[in-house]
Amino acid sequence: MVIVNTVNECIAGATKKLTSLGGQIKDIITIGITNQRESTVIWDRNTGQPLANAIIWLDNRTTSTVEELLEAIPNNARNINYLRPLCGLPLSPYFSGVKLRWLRDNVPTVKAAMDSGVAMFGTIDTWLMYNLTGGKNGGVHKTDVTNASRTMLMNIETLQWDPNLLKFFGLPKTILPEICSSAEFYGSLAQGVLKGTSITADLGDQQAALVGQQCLSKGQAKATYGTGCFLLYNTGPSIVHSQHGLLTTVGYQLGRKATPYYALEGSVSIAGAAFNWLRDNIGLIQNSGQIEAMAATVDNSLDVYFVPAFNGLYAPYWNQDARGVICGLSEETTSEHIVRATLEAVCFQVRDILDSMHKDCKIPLAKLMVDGGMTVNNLFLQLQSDLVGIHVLRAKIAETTALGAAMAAYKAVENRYSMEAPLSKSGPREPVKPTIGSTERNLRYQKWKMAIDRSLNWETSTLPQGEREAFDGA
Ligand SMILES: Nc1ncnc2c1ncn2[C@@H]1O[C@H](COP(=O)(O)OP(=O)(O)O)[C@@H](O)[C@H]1O
Ligand SMILES: O=P(O)(O)OC[C@H](O)CO
Repeated sequence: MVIVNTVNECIAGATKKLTSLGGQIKDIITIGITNQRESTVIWDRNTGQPLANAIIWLDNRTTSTVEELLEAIPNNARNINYLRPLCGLPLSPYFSGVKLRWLRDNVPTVKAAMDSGVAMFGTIDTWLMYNLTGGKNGGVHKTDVTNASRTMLMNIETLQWDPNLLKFFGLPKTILPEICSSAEFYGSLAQGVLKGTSITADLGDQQAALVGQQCLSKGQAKATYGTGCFLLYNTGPSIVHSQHGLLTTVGYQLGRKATPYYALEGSVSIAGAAFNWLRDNIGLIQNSGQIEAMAATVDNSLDVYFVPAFNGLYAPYWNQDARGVICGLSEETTSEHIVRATLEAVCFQVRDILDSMHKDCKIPLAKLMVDGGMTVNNLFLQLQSDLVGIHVLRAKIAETTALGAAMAAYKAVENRYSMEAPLSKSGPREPVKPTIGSTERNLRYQKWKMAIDRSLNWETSTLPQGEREAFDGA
């Protein structure tokens, strides 16, 4: 309900601003939704009220559920990639199917509502759309192919809910929304200042950024650096099953009859969130405006490496038992070195993913389009270019995610609109180019890999038998 209220406040604020700038409400032709993906909501179709708090994508409470699901895999295989051929995803606490199974197993009212057929499930797009279009009084229950591709419940080829996946997770089909394309008529707003305005796009935020960056051809890629970092590589109409730890996901389908485009995705759970941690938990910085200046006061990170694996590591490792480590501290290490190492941590994680993409797609990327909150930081873009050895191009329109949803929404009402047409504020971007050589780059990357080794499986590592007994005895 907090999420719905926030969106209603946002609509009220944005429309007020529009009119104060001389625009008119009737100029709003249509609305596109873009949302944080995987976060899971379950509610009662009779009351329209949630049956539990939403479980957000980063939430790790489902780790034990993954363990139980691994146990259920035939032949004791415990293979996290068991469902990949069907849904393109590894078993991980990250995805909605696992969160739903946790809710069913741990919240009795959810189980009862699932059994009696009154439960409705949605990712955040579905929950918002349901409420905006009337809630229990006729609100629509729909999602799009990009969001559905993050649930582990949709078949990546048929783009329909898959009975085998539902059976594996022990979930009833009655809870699921209708899967639609990313650009079509979903419903109209039931109340408020935009009452009657249609909703004609729905895309997960990372896919919307892919569209907003106009990465609409096979071989184009973008990285969005916010809380996490998500690199999507457009593979065109073909489904590429990664052999190197990436996800296969739907990129977009711009219309009911349009060809679905797929993407390989590298997901990093902690990017900008590492700075929130430095600020809120450690007190090393007071605000994000300081980050660039602090990191620039030192020439390098003085061999400090920070792996911010707070909730395990996502792509390409998929190690839910990894935990954060800071390696290479010495008497000379200062706050500035740690801040710089935090920026570099994001860059190295992107290199991990680009190396996997290269192996899966064979063609190395020549340039990387970037957007998201962290990309205001010029030093960060230089470090990213240096540590990967790639040209980095920052989006001219900062809110690429919202832009992608708006473009898709307009495409649904004006079929002649060309998504590839130059946007008025775009124009050529100045690339940030590498300033260090490959020897230095590769040496630094090897050290990063050593830090990764120290972080992997931390949660499950145990002391050697003799030492454990001595420890227990003490
Ligand atoms: N100058 C900066 N340098 C590095 N990180 C930054 C800077 N400014 C903001 N951030 C990080 O960017 C993130 C916010 O970006 P945003 O795209 O709004 O994220 P989200 O969409 O996930 O909320 C925060 O985690 C913040 O720490
Ligand atoms: O904006 P972020 O970084 O919180 O991204 C959320 C993603 O959709 C999670 O998959």
